[in-house]
Amino acid sequence: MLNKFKQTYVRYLRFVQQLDAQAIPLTIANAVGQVLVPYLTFILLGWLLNTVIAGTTIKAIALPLVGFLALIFVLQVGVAAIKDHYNRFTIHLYNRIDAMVADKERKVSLQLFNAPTFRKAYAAYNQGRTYFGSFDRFLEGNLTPVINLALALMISLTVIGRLLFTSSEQPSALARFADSPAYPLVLIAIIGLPVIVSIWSGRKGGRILQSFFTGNIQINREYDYYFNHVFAGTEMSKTLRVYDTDDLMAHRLKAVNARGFENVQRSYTKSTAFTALGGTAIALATGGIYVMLAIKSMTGAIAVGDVVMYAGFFTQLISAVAKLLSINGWAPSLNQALTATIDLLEMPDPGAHGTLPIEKRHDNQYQLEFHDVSFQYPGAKAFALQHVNLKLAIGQRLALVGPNGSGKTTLIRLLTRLDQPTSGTITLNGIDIQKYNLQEYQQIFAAVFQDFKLFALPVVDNVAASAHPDRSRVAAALKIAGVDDRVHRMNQGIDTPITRELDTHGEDVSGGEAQKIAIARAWYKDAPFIILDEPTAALDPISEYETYQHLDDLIAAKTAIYISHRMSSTRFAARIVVLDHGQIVQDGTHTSLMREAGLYRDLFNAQAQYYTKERIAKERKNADLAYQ
Ligand SMILES: Nc1ncnc2c1ncn2[C@@H]1O[C@H](COP(=O)(O)OP(=O)(O)OP(=O)(O)O)[C@@H](O)[C@H]1O
Repeated sequence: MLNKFKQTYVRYLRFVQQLDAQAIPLTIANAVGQVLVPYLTFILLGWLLNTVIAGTTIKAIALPLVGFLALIFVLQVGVAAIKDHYNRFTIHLYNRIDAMVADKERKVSLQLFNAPTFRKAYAAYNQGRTYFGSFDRFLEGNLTPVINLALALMISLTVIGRLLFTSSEQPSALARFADSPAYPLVLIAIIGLPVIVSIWSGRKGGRILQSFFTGNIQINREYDYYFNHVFAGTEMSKTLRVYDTDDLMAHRLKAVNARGFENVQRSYTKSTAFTALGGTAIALATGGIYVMLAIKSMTGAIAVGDVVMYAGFFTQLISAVAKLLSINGWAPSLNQALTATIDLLEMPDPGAHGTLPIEKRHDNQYQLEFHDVSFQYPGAKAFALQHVNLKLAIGQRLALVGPNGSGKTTLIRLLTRLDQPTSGTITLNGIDIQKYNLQEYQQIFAAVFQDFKLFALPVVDNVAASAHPDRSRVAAALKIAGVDDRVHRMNQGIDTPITRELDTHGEDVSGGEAQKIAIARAWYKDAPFIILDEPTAALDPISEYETYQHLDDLIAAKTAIYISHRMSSTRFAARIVVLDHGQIVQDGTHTSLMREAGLYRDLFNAQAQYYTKERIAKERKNADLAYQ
């Protein structure tokens, strides 16, 4: 157990020191500062009292007193400056770790992002930072007490050692006790009392707090979902109102509330009792020490001023011990969060092994090919894609069609490395795409996903997706996507925030307008591959028509893949690949596929029949009859 503790402690120290070379030296300086001034003050008080009792004149002690006070003042200023620097440093450290976690969350492959171990580590980290802080708390609440105790032991024991060599000047029973070996034994017992109680209560309290902490990870996760996502978030706001979800949500929330309350009650009440016990033991020990020092003083072994000084040293020592031991209470829970933080940051990413850079090519000669690719979602029974072989011709427009669930989106997910094939490989210019650096690889795609999202940020940032937007390119992108008119009508033009989530001047846009802004974002990125998954699903027929008319501007010389259920749009594609049950069942041009019997012709005709003259006439007649 000690070994494990040591390993964990060393791991934290190493992590924090690697993060910032100031971390440990600064913590030591701050901890020394905390200890130094109180000790000096006790020495000063003891000396002052002794000199006054001895009848020394004020004049005689004035100079050393001023010197002493000046020293304490200078030290105090120095200590305060270090403390100030240290406080800033710990806030900086806390923010830095937050930024690192955010960076990791943003950059890991989607496989790792969704992996239960990763999500669980994030939940533990997040709860830890909310309850305790992060490595700032480790330095302040864990390492500092260790340093404080080491210093207190060194200083106090040296001075207290002197006390044991003093001898009484009286022949009384009390004096005999004060000079006997029993005296130090009683002293040790008095100091030992709060130590033992603190060890015991700290361990008990720690177990309680840890069970609270562990139990709360899932509870907090659910709370966060219901409060921030379902109730306060904008995504569910309409669904919540249109469906009578009161019953369902009230029930769920009540259940989480009850579990949270039970967890708090079980843990806090008990741990408070243990904390109180530790406090009582310290108070008793302090009283005992005063009695013991009074005995020494009454028997003439030490002066009255020494009582003050020794008492100060003893209480400093006891409180340093108690403080260190009291961290037993919450250290296991903090450790759980710290371990989760390092685990999270160091978690290997199975989806991002590759290191090869992507060759920058102005001619866009990037050849992508699927070689016998199959894919099964984790935990799913069936394969979502089976034995797919597909070569994407450079600069070609490819349409993917097929019924719902046939594997179109899955194919795009594998292509963009959001998922990894279960078997088979995808190559880019002959090299397995997994071998490329993930971030660089994903940069060759611009995509409008079916479930695209806009940020609650100004239009300009949404389109550029960059901190340094090229405003004229943003304007051009909005024009190509056919949403420039709407943006001009906004209260701050391209600087208008989308939604009012972060800014009261924000404006909501319609589903179709949002989709057009997402299309503008894809154009702005100017990547060699453009992927449009149902790019016109939310567009009205005229906008859809216009978007396809503008496809040449949008796609230019890029390789384009688009998925559409509107079969009429497939005529804009040079090649059509038909998927069914995860397999490619047809591959050709619109004309060639319409000539052969098969799924494509069925899908096309099924949609087209709604638009035949006879069908429209029949529907109209039925409607007229129903109206009469
Ligand atoms: N995360 C997942 N876990 C398990 N199965 C999944 C997951 N995502 C998708 N599937 C399943 O994989 C199959 C292929 O889904 P995919 O989204 O690729 O279909 P699609 O052709 O794009 O459908 P649609 O036209 O409805 O968008 C479907 O049966 C779907 O239910």
